[in-house]
Parts: sequence; structure tokens; C-alpha cells
Amino acid sequence: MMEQINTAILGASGYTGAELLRLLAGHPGFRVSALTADRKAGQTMDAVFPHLAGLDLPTLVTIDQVDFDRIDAVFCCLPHGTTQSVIAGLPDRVKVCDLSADFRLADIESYAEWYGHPHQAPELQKTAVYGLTELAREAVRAARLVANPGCYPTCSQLPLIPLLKAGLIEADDIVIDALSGVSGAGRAAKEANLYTEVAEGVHPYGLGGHRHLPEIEQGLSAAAGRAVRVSFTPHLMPMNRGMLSTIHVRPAAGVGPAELRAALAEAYRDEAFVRVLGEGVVPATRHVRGSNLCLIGVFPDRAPGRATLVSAIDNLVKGASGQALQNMNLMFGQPEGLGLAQAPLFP
Ligand SMILES: NC(=O)C1=CN([C@@H]2O[C@H](COP(=O)(O)OP(=O)(O)OC[C@H]3O[C@@H](n4cnc5c(N)ncnc54)[C@H](OP(=O)(O)O)[C@@H]3O)[C@@H](O)[C@H]2O)C=CC1
Ligand SMILES: CC(=O)N[C@@H](CCC(=O)OP(=O)(O)O)C(=O)O
Repeated sequence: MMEQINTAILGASGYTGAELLRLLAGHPGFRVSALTADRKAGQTMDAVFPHLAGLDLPTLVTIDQVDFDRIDAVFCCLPHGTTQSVIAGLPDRVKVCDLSADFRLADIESYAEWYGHPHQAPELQKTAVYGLTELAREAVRAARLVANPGCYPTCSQLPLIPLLKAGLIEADDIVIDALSGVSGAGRAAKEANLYTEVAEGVHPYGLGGHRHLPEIEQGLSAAAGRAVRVSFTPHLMPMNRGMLSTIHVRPAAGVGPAELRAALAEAYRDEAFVRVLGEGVVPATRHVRGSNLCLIGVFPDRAPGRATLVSAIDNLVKGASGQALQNMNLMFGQPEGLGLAQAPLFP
């Protein structure tokens, strides 16, 4: 039997924490040793999440009640801004996958600009590995701290990075329209996310600059070898989970949708979780729900010199907890897909 890794989930009473527990329920390698919450500290997990009843989970405590000398792995599912000082206080020995945005931007000036306060742990930031797993596997394996990518950045970078690296699309003409399920906003009630405000409608937000923009541009710029600016507009969709990006690109001279599709299929040929669909097959959120998949489609555009990419993920799985588990598996030398074999729920 595999030796189990003592694991803490900080922020276990939120959506991404609950999703991690669902995935870990089928994982032999990580023993859930500590779970934390803020307002819900002191409650049992059965009470907070009846769908997890029967998993024999520890009661929720506050972070200062956790004995980190007995913990080897930390999944940090705290709101961004609160995360950095918590992680900075953990023993060096403990490996951390942070699901928040706190360690994703290498440029701490950019972090301060987009998140509205100076970074609290700039030295630690320098050690963080940006964990877009398929494109950073070896660095993730060696990392002590992984910054798990945001959901919109995961969904849009996976189709775009291989094409930019190969010079197959123009770097200066990328338009990303993305839709997210409401769980992307977290569990803490906000007026704008009430059922009455999101059901039976769809609206864009973050117009003029969403905080995922610098994260997306950071990855695309590294792929293109020069500064890339994109247009990115997120939309809130009345669905619990799921994310879809429709990405308008201008292929390089002489390149068509077939070449783009072939290049992506080749880039992800050996990947278990990123699948490039055949000609005319359209990815949809329903095709990935509950799974760690990212589905990608490539389509012609009737406008001359353009093509359309479509990518779909589950924001809570490949967009958060699934990718975090994929990364943590690598950090502990476990098979990358362990605990992540769930096929999507359909319909
Ligand atoms: N939801 C998504 O699809 C995605 C989320 N993320 C990121 O992952 C992180 C977690 O997201 P999500 O699970 O959705 O968030 P939730 O709001 O659902 O959960 C937040 C968790 O953090 C705890 N918490 C809140 N404030 C504090 C505090 N000051 N000190 C200690 N604990 C605190 C909450 O405890 P309590 O319940 O007791 O208040 C809860 O357990 C966030 O940084 C988010 O941006 C990343 C990608 C996708
Ligand atoms: C629907 C919704 O509100 N989505 C969140 C992003 C999802 C997420 O959690 O990303 P981070 O990890 O970067 O926080 C937003 O737009 O801020």
C-alpha cells in the first residue's frame, strides 16, 4: 500500500476545497489530516457539505489550530490577498499548491496594480512555479510552491500557447470572449451572484480590464517571445459550473484552421486531459462537467484571414481543484492523473 501524505486543505468550506475533497475521495496517496475555515470553523464537514458525508473527514478548524509539523502537503483555497501571508508562515518542508491568484504574477508591481495592495511575500513569489501543468510539467515536479492558474487563464492559454510558440497566429490580434459558471465567484454570498441576479440572463463584466488579463498576457508573452496584449471579456453564465472560451485569432500568412488544429493535436498528442476535437466537432461545457478535461476545437471564420478557437473546461476541476491535484501529484512523484480519472457527467 502507498505511503500516505499528510495533507491540509486551507479554505475547505469553499467550492474549490469541497471539489478537492470530492477528488481526493478516490485518491490513495493523500490523507486528509486537517481542514480549515473562517466563519465555519468548529463545524463538521457533514454539516457544511452533506454531499461529502461518510468520508470521515476532520472537523473544520482555524488555520492557527493546525499543527503544520505534521503536514506535508497544503492545498491553499483561500481568497486572494489573504493567502500570501499564510503561506509565508509555513515550514519550508511543506509543499504548497496555492489556488488563489497570489503567486501567479511574476511581476509584483503588476500584482500591486491589479490586486490593489503591495505583495506581502515578494521573496517567496520568486520561488513560485506557474502550474499550467501540461506546459510546465518539469518545473512543477521540482517545485515547493505552485501557483495554480486561474480558470479563465487555463481555458484560454491552453489553446493559444502552442500556436504562439509555433508562430502560427498573429500575437497582436487575439480576442478572447469567455463565459463562466457562477461557482467561479466562490461560495461567499455576493449580491451580484444571487440567483435572482444571475438566472435567466447573461452579462459581461470586468470590461476594460479583468485581473486575469495580466495573467493571460504573462503566459502568452512568454510563448511569443515578446509583449502580447489581448482583448479579454469575461461573462457570467447562469450555470453552476463550466467555462467556455471563444477565441478569435488571425492565422499567419498561408495558415488555415486545418494547420492550427494539426499543430494543437500534435502539441497535446500524449496528454490525458487536453483533447483536440476533429473538424466540425464543437466543445461545450456539458462535455467536461465534473472532469479534468480541456476540450479544444478549431473553426474557420468567414471573415477573411481569421479563425476561431473554442475551449471548454470545468472551472472547478481543470480550472482549479483538478489542476491543483494534477500538480500536487507531480510534486510528490505520484502518477499525474491519480484521482482524476472521472469521466464527465453527461447530460
Ligand atoms: N471557484 C473557482 O472556480 C475558482 C477559484 N479559485 C480561487 O481559489 C480560491 C478559493 O476559491 P473558492 O473555493 O471558490 O472560494 P470560497 O469563497 O468558496 O471559499 C473560501 C474559503 O476560504 C475561507 N476563508 C475566507 N476568508 C478567510 C480568511 N480571512 N481567513 C481564513 N480563511 C478564510 C472560507 O471559510 P468560511 O467558509 O468559513 O468563510 C472558505 O473556506 C480563491 O482564491 C479563488 O479565487 C481559482 C480558480 C477557480
Ligand atoms: C465568475 C467569477 O466571478 N469568476 C472569478 C474568477 C474565477 C477565479 O476564481 O479566479 P481566481 O483564482 O483568479 O480568483 C472572477 O471573475 O473574478
